[in-house]
Amino acid sequence: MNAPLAHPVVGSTVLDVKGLQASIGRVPVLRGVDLNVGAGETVALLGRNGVGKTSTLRAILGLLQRRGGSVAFQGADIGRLPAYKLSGLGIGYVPQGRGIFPVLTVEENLFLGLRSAPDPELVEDIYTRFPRLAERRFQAAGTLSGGEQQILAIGRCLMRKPSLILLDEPTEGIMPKLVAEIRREIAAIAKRGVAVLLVEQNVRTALALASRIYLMERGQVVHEATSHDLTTDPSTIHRYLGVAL
Ligand SMILES: Nc1ncnc2c1ncn2[C@@H]1O[C@H](COP(=O)(O)OP(=O)(O)OP(=O)(O)O)[C@@H](O)[C@H]1O
Repeated sequence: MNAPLAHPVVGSTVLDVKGLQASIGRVPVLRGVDLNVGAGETVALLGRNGVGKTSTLRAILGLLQRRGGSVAFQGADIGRLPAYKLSGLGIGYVPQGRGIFPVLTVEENLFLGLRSAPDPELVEDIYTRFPRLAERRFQAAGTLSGGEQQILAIGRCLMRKPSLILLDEPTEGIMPKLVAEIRREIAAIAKRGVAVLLVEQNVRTALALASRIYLMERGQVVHEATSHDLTTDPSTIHRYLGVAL
């Protein structure tokens, strides 16, 4: 497993979000979100339903209209760039619900939207990592299970060699056997130096994968902590999320 998926620059900030505001219609959904992700770091956004986690990812990508604040990627302001340009810069996005086209084959989904011929080494690497995708490469993606579709969506994102991936609830609605596999894959991606901003409902998954956690309430980050601190003092998780660890 040594295909080059990214070129880590240890210690530098990959994503820097300051005071991000956004509305849906007239309703403000983000009221000044501040967060950052370092190169090769996995950071998770946690919060109760409807606090604005998905909206944060969408606003970073420009899929939700920003009303204020700034978004910098590798030190450059991307606030005015249209969403479709971001993939070329090295920002990958795996949306909630995965965005898989069920009537296209697994391989067609994997190669979808690439601007140049797929890198054969990378294709080989992805099929080696995910043998289930290799076995079904010419099968309609709609025949895959939810977990396999999630893995396909992650694979498609990796085809573009991102240095940052925004992952929205990758384990939602996935059977437990595949949750472990998806967790392993996210950890493997991070190990290769790709930065990950993860939105998760599953607190244990978030704590296992991320080194830092941002807790959101009502469209803002209200608390930041290391996973280690949250694990050793679960009262913070209980206070913000209402769940016991
Ligand atoms: N299309 C929409 N129209 C109107 N309001 C919306 C729309 N999408 C989201 N919202 C509202 O925006 C707020 C933030 O939603 P968002 O999906 O970002 O939250 P979330 O933290 O990701 O929640 P969840 O975990 O339920 O996905 C919520 O109050 C939600 O009801």
